[in-house]
Amino acid sequence: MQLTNLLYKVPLQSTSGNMSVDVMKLTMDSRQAGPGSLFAAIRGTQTDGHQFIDKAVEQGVTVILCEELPDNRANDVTYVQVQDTSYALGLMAANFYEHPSQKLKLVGVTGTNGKTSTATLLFRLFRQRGYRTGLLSTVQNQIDETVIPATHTTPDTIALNELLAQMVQRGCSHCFMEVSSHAMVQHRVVGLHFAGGIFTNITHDHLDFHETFDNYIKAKKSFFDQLPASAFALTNLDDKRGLVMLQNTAARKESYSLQTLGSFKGRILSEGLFGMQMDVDGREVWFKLTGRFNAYNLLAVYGAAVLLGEDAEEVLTQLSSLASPPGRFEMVISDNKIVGIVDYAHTPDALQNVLETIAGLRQGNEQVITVVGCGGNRDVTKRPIMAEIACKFSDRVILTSDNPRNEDPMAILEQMQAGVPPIHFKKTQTIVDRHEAIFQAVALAGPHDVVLVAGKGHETYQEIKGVKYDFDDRQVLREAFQQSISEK
Ligand SMILES: CC(=O)N[C@H]1[C@@H](OP(=O)(O)OP(=O)(O)OC[C@H]2O[C@@H](n3ccc(=O)[nH]c3=O)[C@H](O)[C@@H]2O)O[C@H](CO)[C@@H](O)[C@@H]1O[C@H](C)C(=O)N[C@@H](C)C(=O)N[C@H](CCC(=O)O)C(=O)O
Repeated sequence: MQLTNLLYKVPLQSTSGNMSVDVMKLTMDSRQAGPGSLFAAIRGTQTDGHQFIDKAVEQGVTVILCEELPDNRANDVTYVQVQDTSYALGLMAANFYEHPSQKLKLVGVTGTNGKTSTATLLFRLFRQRGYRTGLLSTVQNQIDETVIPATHTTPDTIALNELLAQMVQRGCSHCFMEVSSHAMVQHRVVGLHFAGGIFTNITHDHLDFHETFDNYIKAKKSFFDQLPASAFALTNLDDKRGLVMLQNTAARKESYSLQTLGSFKGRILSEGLFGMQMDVDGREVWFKLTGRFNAYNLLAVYGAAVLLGEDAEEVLTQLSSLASPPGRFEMVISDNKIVGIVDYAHTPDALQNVLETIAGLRQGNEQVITVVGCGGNRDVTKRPIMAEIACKFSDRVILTSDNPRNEDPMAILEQMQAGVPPIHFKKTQTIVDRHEAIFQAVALAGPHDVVLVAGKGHETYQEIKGVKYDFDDRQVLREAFQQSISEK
């Protein structure tokens, strides 16, 4: 695409060189830059892309997009100076791929918890309704039946537009995507045209990146601030910040609630481990999915589908049979009725939510046995808190490894142990090896007991010192169940 076309609607500070050159590729990584490509110099969290401009020029790059012009400029390279490279790149990526987001109905889901489930359920629902559909999520990206591994919750702006363009090419009419707060700060969705936005909830998370809770809220809110008037903005009224999200949006304001009157209203009538009965806008429906958090997810999905023009009755019937997305309260049941639950809960808040959900769903005196760990090279403050929460809501707890990365796994576990109140010492064990920990949990369980394996969810690896070893909690649970049955 000719550079002048690529720069359509991009606010420029200065340019030098030939503006009619053809750009064949956009990249923000000098290592990927070469003849015909445009290298965007981005100030990152680890380093400054401006440092790699010379390297990109050496590799024959055609255009440099930057905030600060280098002192020595090559004669045969075009330089484009902008105030904010990430922002400009967002607009340019949309131009480069010819605005794929305008050619399908794109719905973004943001919030601390529930993004993956909501986006995935919408994706499954629309596929079931016969639409060719795309999904961009933490677990995986998908274009109809084709799965593309995901590296981020929200891909970078170039990858994102490329994926949307592929969806358009494959005839997709809808795409459901997660929009992370990191994506908002880094302008990954700038230039996209959304048909709708959904807010799930917000709790303290990612403060290592955003520094304050206020910044985190602002990042989420900025998604709704940029929605067009033609879009809907669907918010959870039961979250304290639900209404804040809609304050400055130009989009049509819509809401859902389990507690008060919203555009879409639900009520849980009865719930158990294997399903729940809800009243949704006056219709009684049985859902295979269960738990209060799923009631919110289902209500958001139902609301969004209706706002996209789908028939309410049909949508509820189809939602009724949908199962959990991978690693989100995913059940693995043993032949002798031990209930294994694998959940991605890896923050104190998420762990408490899932344990409270289990407490609310169990019907008798079943034990709850929790296997949990904390990741290495990540937030250390949550380690004792996670252990304390696990103890508070479980009958037995096994502390174990969860992606120790470059840290000593035992040192992480000692920090977790520091949060175990003395009264709970007896019911807590520490087993470094996660495989062994899951086997031990199953050995402690009897029929109808619940074994919660928390933290990794859909992940299929255990990351130790830069190596990702195959590890799937669901698979290990199945093996443990088999062994326990053959031994009994
Ligand atoms: C903190 C963060 O968001 N980091 C993202 C960011 O990297 P960065 O800012 O650290 O980049 P950097 O390493 O400082 O480099 C700056 C620039 O120099 C360039 N560079 C670097 C080296 C070189 O030789 N040549 C070169 O050109 C880099 O390509 C980059 O453009 O930009 C990179 C390129 O897009 C991303 O891959 C990277 O995501 C990392 C892998 C990451 O872990 N991100 C997480 C935190 C993230 O985004 N998470 C959210 C989900 C959060 C949630 O809800 O759970 C997500 O949406 O996935």
